Amino acid sequence: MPKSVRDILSMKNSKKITVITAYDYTTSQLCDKAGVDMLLVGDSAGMVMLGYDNTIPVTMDQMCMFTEAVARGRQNALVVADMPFMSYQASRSQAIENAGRLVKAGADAVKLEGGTEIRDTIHGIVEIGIPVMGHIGFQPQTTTLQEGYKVQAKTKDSALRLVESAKSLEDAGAFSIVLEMVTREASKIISESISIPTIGIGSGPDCDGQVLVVHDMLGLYEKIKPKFAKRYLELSSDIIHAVESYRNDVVSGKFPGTEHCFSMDKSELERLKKEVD
Ligand SMILES: Nc1nc(=O)c2c([nH]1)NC[C@@H]1CN(c3ccc(C(=O)N[C@@H](CCC(=O)O)C(=O)O)cc3)CN21
Ligand SMILES: CC(C)C(=O)C(=O)O
Repeated sequence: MPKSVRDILSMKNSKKITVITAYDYTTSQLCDKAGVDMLLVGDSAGMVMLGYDNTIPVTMDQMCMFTEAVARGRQNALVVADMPFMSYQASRSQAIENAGRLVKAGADAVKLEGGTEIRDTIHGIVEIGIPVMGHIGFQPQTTTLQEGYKVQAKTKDSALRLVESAKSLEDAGAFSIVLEMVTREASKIISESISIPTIGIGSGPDCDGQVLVVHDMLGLYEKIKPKFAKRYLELSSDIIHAVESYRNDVVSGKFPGTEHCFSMDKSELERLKKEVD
């Protein structure tokens, strides 16, 4: 049985929550085996899997395909799927319909970027029985357009606005909230102000859990290297070296070796040669 939303809620104040993104079956399986609590099918997939410059072009069809693959790979983790830009902003019914599509694709919950202004949308989705994760602080779907990548809640007023947003998302029925690039001091205050878990990315150690993009922590994605994304491996250089070795082996004739070949019986080969001659 996979983890439930109730399991995640009960971890607040007792155990730190580990979240990692995944977009495909194989990565989902590996991260699930490693024991993470939640797999986030983030719209960062548009950047790391599809090569967009930001998350804005990502579509519902793409998110459904990634979500299906991740759901097939998981055994224990809760699967949360991002609602992409403009899949929930137009109307409450649009939001509910698209949240439902992600659940049919295999998500246990959906994530939406936004604060107080989307509380009714969140309430609408939660009311029909789909768990919602909030996402405040740096919001890549909109902040990117306005001011670029920037740390949030550096001042008293901006921090206070985030505390208010967090409270209204909790009131609307969200089961957890991602805090992206929020100053560590503000994150601590937000986390202490609500009774649902906060999941931080670039928001310091006082969040109730942490999330990282899997391509960042494995050292696979080179285009941006956020300060907060600790690299546990440098897989991109390992991969380049491996493919170079393969190429050299093909060019020199070292690959494939006997152990990589399939053979005919000698007698069968003799009969073949006679007939060809
Ligand atoms: N691969 C990847 N990792 C992420 O963490 C991530 C995505 N993609 N896509 C969606 C958002 C966008 N995010 C980003 C993107 C860039 C920076 C960045 O350039 N940060 C700089 C400057 C921060 C500042 O203003 O001081 C840094 O040094 O961290 C941070 C977060 C986080 N998310
Ligand atoms: C950075 C995380 C929280 C996210 O929203 C994503 O992966 O899209």
